[in-house]
Amino acid sequence: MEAFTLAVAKGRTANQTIHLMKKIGIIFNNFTSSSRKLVFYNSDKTIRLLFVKAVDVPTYVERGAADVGIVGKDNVLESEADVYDILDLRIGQCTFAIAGKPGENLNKEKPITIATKYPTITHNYFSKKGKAIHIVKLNGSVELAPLIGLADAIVDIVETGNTLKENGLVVLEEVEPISTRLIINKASFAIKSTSIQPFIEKLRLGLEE
Ligand SMILES: Nc1ncnc2c1ncn2[C@@H]1O[C@H](COP(=O)(O)OP(=O)(O)OP(=O)(O)O)[C@@H](O)[C@H]1O
Ligand SMILES: O=P(O)(O)OC[C@H]1O[C@H](OP(=O)(O)OP(=O)(O)O)[C@H](O)[C@@H]1O
Repeated sequence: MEAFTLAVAKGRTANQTIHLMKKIGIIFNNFTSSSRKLVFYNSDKTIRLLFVKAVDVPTYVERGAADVGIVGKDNVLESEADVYDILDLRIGQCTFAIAGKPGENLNKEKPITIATKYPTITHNYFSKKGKAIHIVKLNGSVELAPLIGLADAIVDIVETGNTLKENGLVVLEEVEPISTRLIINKASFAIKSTSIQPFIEKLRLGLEE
């Protein structure tokens, strides 16, 4: 079978991804998410795994440095990468939402300010609604922004809702559901179909079990 390269997002979804691989019979020798190693091979060396920062996975796949990627839909949408989004792996399930102080009005006359780690998704969402906004790009602890007057609201991931709750914020509007996806480089999908298609099918079956 022709070998292919798989980019897997580091971070909170990594262990579940490796667990899913194991479930479908693909074992990466010596893999531990705490290791400093960045390249791993499965037992028969037909899959090379690259362990990369989540936000970079769509870039690896779009540019063909990896044929296949496993990463959150948030990163796929934010990158606007030209890749096939093939399969919902049902890992890392959460929701994109607009959040703010209770009663915050998102429909004011003048443009509101939104703080977010996801400026592209935020821009696209509000421009579809025909609403002008200002965006403040932050890299984390986004929930602080409405508390200290840096922004009127945030666009961020909500999973348990604990972070919002502990900071006195609420969901004002749900944007869309997010989960970990299988993405594929468009050329690889055609050229390496003999190895990539069976991999997709195994994953599909594994998800049904
Ligand atoms: N509660 C959550 N918060 C953030 N991401 C979540 C959550 N639940 C699931 N996810 C998924 O996990 C991915 C984030 O993983 P992680 O937080 O490890 O990465 P990261 O944000 O790139 O890391 P870092 O904070 O080190 O930059 C997201 O892209 C999202 O798809
Ligand atoms: O609804 P919850 O279960 O509380 O999860 C949501 C929180 O988790 C993420 O932050 P993360 O832990 O990645 O930290 P960050 O502030 O550095 O982005 C996300 O940005 C929210 O802040």
